[in-house]
Amino acid sequence: MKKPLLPAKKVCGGNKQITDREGLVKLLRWHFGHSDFRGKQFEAIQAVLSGRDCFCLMPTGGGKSMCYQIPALAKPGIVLVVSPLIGAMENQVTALKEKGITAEFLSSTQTTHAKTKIHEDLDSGKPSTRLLYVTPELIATPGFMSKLNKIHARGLLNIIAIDEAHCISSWGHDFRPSYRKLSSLRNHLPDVPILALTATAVPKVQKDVIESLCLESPLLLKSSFNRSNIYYEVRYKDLLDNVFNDLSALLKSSGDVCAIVYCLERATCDELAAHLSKHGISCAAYHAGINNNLRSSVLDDWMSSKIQVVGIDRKDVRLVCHFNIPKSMEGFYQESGRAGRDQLPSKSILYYGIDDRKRMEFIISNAENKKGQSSGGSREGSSKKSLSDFKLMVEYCEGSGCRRKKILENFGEEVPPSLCKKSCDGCKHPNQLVQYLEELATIAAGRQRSGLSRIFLSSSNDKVGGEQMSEFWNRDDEVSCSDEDISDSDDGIENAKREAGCKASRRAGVNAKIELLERAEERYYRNQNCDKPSHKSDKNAITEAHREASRKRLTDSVKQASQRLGNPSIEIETSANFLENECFNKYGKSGKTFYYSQVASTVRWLATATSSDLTNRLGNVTPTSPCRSKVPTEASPKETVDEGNRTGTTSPELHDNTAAAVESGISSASTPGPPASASTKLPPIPSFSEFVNRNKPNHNSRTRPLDDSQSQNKRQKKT
Ligand SMILES: Nc1ncnc2c1ncn2[C@@H]1O[C@H](COP(=O)(O)OP(=O)(O)OP(=O)(O)O)[C@@H](O)[C@H]1O
Ligand SMILES: [Mg+2]
Repeated sequence: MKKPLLPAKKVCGGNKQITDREGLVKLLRWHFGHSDFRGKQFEAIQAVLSGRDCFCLMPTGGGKSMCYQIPALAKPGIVLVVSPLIGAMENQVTALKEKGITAEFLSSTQTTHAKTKIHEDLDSGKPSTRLLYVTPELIATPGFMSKLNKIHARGLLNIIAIDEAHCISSWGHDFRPSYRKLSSLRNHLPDVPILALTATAVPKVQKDVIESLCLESPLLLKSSFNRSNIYYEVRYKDLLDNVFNDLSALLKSSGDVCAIVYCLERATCDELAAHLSKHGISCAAYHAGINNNLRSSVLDDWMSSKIQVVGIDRKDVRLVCHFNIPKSMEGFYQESGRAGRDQLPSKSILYYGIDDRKRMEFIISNAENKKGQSSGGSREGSSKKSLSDFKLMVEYCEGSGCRRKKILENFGEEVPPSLCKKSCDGCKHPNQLVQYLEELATIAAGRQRSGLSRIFLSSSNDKVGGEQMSEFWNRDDEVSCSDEDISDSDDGIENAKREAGCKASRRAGVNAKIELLERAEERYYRNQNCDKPSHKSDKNAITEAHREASRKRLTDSVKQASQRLGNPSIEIETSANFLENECFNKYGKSGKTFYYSQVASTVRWLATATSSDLTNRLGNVTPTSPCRSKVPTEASPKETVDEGNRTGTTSPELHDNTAAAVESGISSASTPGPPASASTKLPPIPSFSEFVNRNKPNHNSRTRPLDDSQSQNKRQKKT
């Protein structure tokens, strides 16, 4: 409900300025209903009210807005707020108006009539506007700057707040060229205190912001970046049968909550929105490619809870999903931080795929190359920087251990081990995570061996010079996909061009990609079925002990499925044997890499299968058909190798790191099982990069994974 407008004297201190803590807390309570200031809010408010510049670093949801909203109420005059996001601006202005605070915004999305009214108020002797939100593009126009000068000349411009100030820095994840122009503010309005606010803690960015805005001896305020109310998790696309379905299941299981899903491309955003809607989830796509009217109505619907999933600000967002890996940790932190801004428990789920990783590497190197060409100089340093930023993001996804620790260390924060309290998947399910990473590595290596490496695992510095790459990605179309957040910008034409680009060619690219995958897979199996040197088959052989371990794993999963479905009539052991046999029949000849992968995929399928799925797949499995006896006789070469393993001729690789193998959940050593499996020594679990490097074909010098042994060492040291 709207709060009635209150007499200016009573709520805003009339012509007096309020600077004492008590008075300011009163304003906070009266207008916003918060009992006291949080973190460094009071210090920031006090600094700007006393005329001092301030650089305020607070995490997303930390309450930065209050640092300029309270001063606007504490002193007669106007606080100018520069914000790059029209959505966020509209949002704040509406919320303030509902509280009876006169706030306005000026942007290209407004009607001329609305703009004229605001300008009339600003030109009047006593403007009622306390907070004026504008875009950086408007500041850059000479007309508006002279208006600001006039307001200032009348002694009415109290503070300039630069929200999301990291946008000014080309070291930041969200650099906006128009923000650079804000440096003129200090020249034109030298005595107005500037408050720079950001949630980006990278030291280079801080320095750049302070220098670019010409802040004079600013008060530096920093808060911890830990978002203790957010649970962090990564899901691995390559291990999921259907990512769209997984996301829709996730959203459904989260209940009727608000969620944001970030996608790299608009096409995915639209496609996903269509998929989710089909599955009964109220959602809408929100990106720069949709027209203003539609965008506003999407925003309205979301704000009023009519739709559940969209891509913008709201404080009770319970879930933020990244459908593609973001390009930097800072960007990820900001976006995931949109969850739980009301401090209530929330989740950040990132869907990570090997393919996405390569795509992002391509986008980053290509964008930097383009910048380099257009600026006529070398942007090698910047390119390396972007790639190393991205590498941290990859480490976040591909590493085991605490996700929270990785995030905070990225911002230079020391993290005590007790901090996370099992509020990330790395701390809550460490063994499961290790197992997933192993499976992911297996899949990546499998692709590489099957001849797909040039496409999926080529070096990020590759510049995609080869014909193969251009088959899949349209370079011109992809370069700056993340620039979708709505600035008023000069980038409009660029956006339109990009949008008009090759969505069709991307679809063709996807089809080509699928075809190629199929061809490569066929080729791979053909080769697998040919005679091979025996040492190769030895290494990848599936031993009876491996099979026993898989049966055990599938037995557990069938048991869980039976409990989940409340169906005690499922023949657990028989079904597990049947499924294992299915995996073996399909991939037994291809070796254990593919066999394991298939077992893992079956385990995942069991986790979500319905009763009818089970009936369809298991058919007439009889309790008396132990599948071990069904092992096809043509598998005898493998069985020969099995014997070798049992008598201790396994390759040395199979003997170390039993602990890791136990953790992987493949070995049954952690649970009582038949002797054969208990004595199994499964392969050590390498890091993702180790695995990829180990399997890298020597002849292909183009293939180089992003990670390297150095970074692996670093990771080990860190954790
Ligand atoms: N002192 C306070 N006590 C309780 N809640 C507060 C306080 N200050 C701000 N909040 C609440 O915290 C939430 C986040 O505030 P705000 O939007 O200002 O955060 P922010 O730091 O600007 O985040 P972002 O980086 O996402 O823009 C809001 O719901 C706000 O009402
Ligand atoms: Mg904010």
